[in-house]
Amino acid sequence: MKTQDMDRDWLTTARTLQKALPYMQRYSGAIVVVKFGGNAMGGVEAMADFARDIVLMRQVGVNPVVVHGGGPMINEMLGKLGIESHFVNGKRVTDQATVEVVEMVLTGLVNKRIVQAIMDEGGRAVGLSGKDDDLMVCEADDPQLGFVGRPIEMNVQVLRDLFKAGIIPVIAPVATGMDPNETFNVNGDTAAGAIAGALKADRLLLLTDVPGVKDADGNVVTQLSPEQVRAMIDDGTISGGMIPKVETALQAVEKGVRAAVIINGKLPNAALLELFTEHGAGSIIRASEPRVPTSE
Ligand SMILES: Nc1ncnc2c1ncn2[C@@H]1O[C@H](COP(=O)(O)OP(=O)(O)O)[C@@H](O)[C@H]1O
Ligand SMILES: CC(=O)N[C@@H](CCC(=O)OP(=O)(O)O)C(=O)O
Repeated sequence: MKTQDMDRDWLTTARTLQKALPYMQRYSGAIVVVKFGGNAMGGVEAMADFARDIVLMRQVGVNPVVVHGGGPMINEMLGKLGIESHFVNGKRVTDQATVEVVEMVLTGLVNKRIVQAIMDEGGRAVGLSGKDDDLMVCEADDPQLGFVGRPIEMNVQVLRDLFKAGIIPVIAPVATGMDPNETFNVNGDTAAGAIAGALKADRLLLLTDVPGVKDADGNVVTQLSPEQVRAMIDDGTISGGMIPKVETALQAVEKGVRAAVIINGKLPNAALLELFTEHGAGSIIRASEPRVPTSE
């Protein structure tokens, strides 16, 4: 590279940092809940990239909370064990044998992989599930789904304690019930929404493997009202795993989360693009807030 080109490169970096200033100021002290879906996780490099974004958020004063999924990893383990499983409206029908595998895979393998990736990037992370400190207490969502939980009580003080210590919480969507020894499998999106709602988070970012919510022609809809979302579920434009995602986004906004955004976690730096640039990304569902902070 010529010296002149190199200078131009560094100048661009400096300019980019400067442009991010109003966004960094806006999100300083903010709580941002990031749902990291199993389909968005990809390989080692994608995981490291995600972890770097989360550490950077923390570095500039944001309080990130990671809530993860791991559906594909659960499928793989169930396959190895010869346990069949199927989904109803994006939620896994969960019997006793399945819930044990879900807990092992999510709170063990997946949770620790994310914690390790954040530590490797120089952050501090602690992994927990909905069972820890009774963070998320559930009841059965629907009898036909078995041990699938619907959060009914949230105790988020432990998360605030971790924020104070500069520690990033990484949460597996497995929860306790009202009865002793009860374990529930919670859809990752549902768990992220419940946690964001209880914390009254500034943003809920739902990272998945598509660039946003698509209309019937396959185009991403950048802004969605609750009415539009409901109509798209009713006419089948939104289906499968996208249903719990948009329902979560709606409920979170109703509970006081300022905005929920569905973005492509496979896109490098997706979360940074959404939080710290004018560009934004994906589909945003919100109460009543303009997207660009400089126009506020
Ligand atoms: N209208 C829609 N727009 C975008 N994706 C949709 C839509 N309807 C259904 N989907 C499906 O939802 C999937 C995302 O949900 P899911 O597989 O559960 O993701 P994750 O594992 O990230 O939580 C997409 O890959 C897509 O196949
Ligand atoms: C009840 C239910 O469906 N739980 C999910 C939990 C994991 C999850 O949500 O993973 P993704 O975000 O990768 O889809 C499951 O068993 O697959």
